Amino acid sequence: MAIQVFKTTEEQNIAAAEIFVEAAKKAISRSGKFNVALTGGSSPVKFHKLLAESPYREQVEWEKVSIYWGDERWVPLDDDKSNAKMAEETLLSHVPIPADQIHFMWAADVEPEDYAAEYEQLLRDNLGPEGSFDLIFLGMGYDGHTASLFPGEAVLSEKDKWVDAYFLAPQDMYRITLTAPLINKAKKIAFVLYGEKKIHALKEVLEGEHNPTKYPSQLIKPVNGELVFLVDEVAASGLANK
Ligand SMILES: O=C1O[C@H](COP(=O)(O)O)[C@@H](O)[C@H](O)[C@H]1O
Repeated sequence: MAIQVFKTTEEQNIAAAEIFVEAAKKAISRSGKFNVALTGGSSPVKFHKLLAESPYREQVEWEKVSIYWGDERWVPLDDDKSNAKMAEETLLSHVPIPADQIHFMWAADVEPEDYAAEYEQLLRDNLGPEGSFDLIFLGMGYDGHTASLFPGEAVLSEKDKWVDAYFLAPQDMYRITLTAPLINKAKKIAFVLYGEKKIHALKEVLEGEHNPTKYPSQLIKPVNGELVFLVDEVAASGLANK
């Protein structure tokens, strides 16, 4: 596990964009395609925008990129809470990824639990039995959640499913999420988080006692892949080791 601490969020976003570009080049030269799962929330907004601009945009063979999500709020794609809407506005509408390679984690007129099973089948078909994404970006909430793995929820104990959906009562909405066992099969996982609100969660996740029921980000431990935390100095300010 590596922690990279940046003086500014600008430097942090450049590093995130570079990770995307390097992982895409590596995966495409190895297999002819790049399977990446995006994160939602506010943390990816700026590096998405960077990726859509020079000098990053022209370094990616976008027609070989397949987009998935680490998690989604179960709301229509035009809802302001949708992680997909944010990705569409900040990145996807600006780069030439074929539409059938953008796998939204939402569909109309389907129950979220049924769609989770469909999404898992799609991943099994596209990633193969090993289920190894080339790259997964993750954020971290102030409560230590990542993807839609929220404190105290049954999804944290999931061992078999790759994708799960459940009603998140405190937010009064369904969530759909990759599970920790699937995330941990990725070749590379990059957390991106910044700001004062993340100081406590980051410290507990990295240096607190092991209690993933309280701090679900502690479940993220790649089996064979790399794990990197890209954080700004403010979020990292509570860490004893950095
Ligand atoms: O609800 C969510 O929150 C987390 C963290 O978001 P941030 O705004 O604090 O960066 C995010 O990683 C997740 O995808 C999203 O659904």
